Amino acid sequence: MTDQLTLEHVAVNVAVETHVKPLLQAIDLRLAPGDYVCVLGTNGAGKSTLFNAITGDIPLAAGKITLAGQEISHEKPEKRARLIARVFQDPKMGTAPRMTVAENLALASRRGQRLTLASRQLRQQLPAFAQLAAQTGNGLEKALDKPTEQLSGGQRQALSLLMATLKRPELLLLDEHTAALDPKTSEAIMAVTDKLVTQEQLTCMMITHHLEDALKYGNRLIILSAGKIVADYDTKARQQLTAADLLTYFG
Ligand SMILES: Nc1ncnc2c1ncn2[C@@H]1O[C@H](COP(=O)(O)OP(=O)(O)OP(=O)(O)O)[C@@H](O)[C@H]1O
Repeated sequence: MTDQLTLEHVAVNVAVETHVKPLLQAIDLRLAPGDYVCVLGTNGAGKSTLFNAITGDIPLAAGKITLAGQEISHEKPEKRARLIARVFQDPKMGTAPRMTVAENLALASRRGQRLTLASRQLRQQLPAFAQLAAQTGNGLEKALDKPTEQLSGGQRQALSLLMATLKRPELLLLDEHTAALDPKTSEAIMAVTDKLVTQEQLTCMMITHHLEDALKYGNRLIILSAGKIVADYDTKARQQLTAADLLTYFG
């Protein structure tokens, strides 16, 4: 099977005062289509930098990134955004606050195309959006005409997830997307995430600090430390792991 994502010897450096600090070192990673990978590591291990390298928000010092058969190593972030969707920790990051839920969904449905909002087109999409929003189980379907700034954090994060997946991305990056939510809402958002990713067989990487989630969700677990991948567990190997085993990676 052809890989969906490959990182070959990827390195990222930053200049700090008079020296060069390596943030990622010789990262080699291959994801098959539909791989759903949890990413763990201590604070500062390089998890978000890894995502930034993939999205083009930080330049590579060396190496090559290929996604869905296209080499993207030096493409601009705007161009990569046609292929990659990312959900951040902060629920405010993924949605336009003054636009309604329906308007945000309409824009997401046209990712990569010209961004126009015709009201007739929007009306036609409403029943489909209501059905989609109902999947989240948190009343989002009753808020289609509300500006997103009036939503709860959980509803907003559910909307960010729907927007990220409405137009199938070649890669979905979840950057601690439940970290700002209370435990119950976090659990509910993880359930929606799992449904969307597995139903659509999306290729997905999810950064989390929840060890239980890292053991429960996805089919693979990678661990970063000091800018390197220090462990890569497939489904079978992960089944043997406990939260206590994972804690050893956190010193
Ligand atoms: N643009 C930058 N310039 C300088 N240093 C940076 C830059 N971006 C990240 N770093 C540093 O790189 C290291 C890795 O940061 P990164 O945010 O990738 O870690 P992380 O694993 O996502 O951590 P956390 O779990 O705290 O979010 C940190 O020491 C951070 O301070």
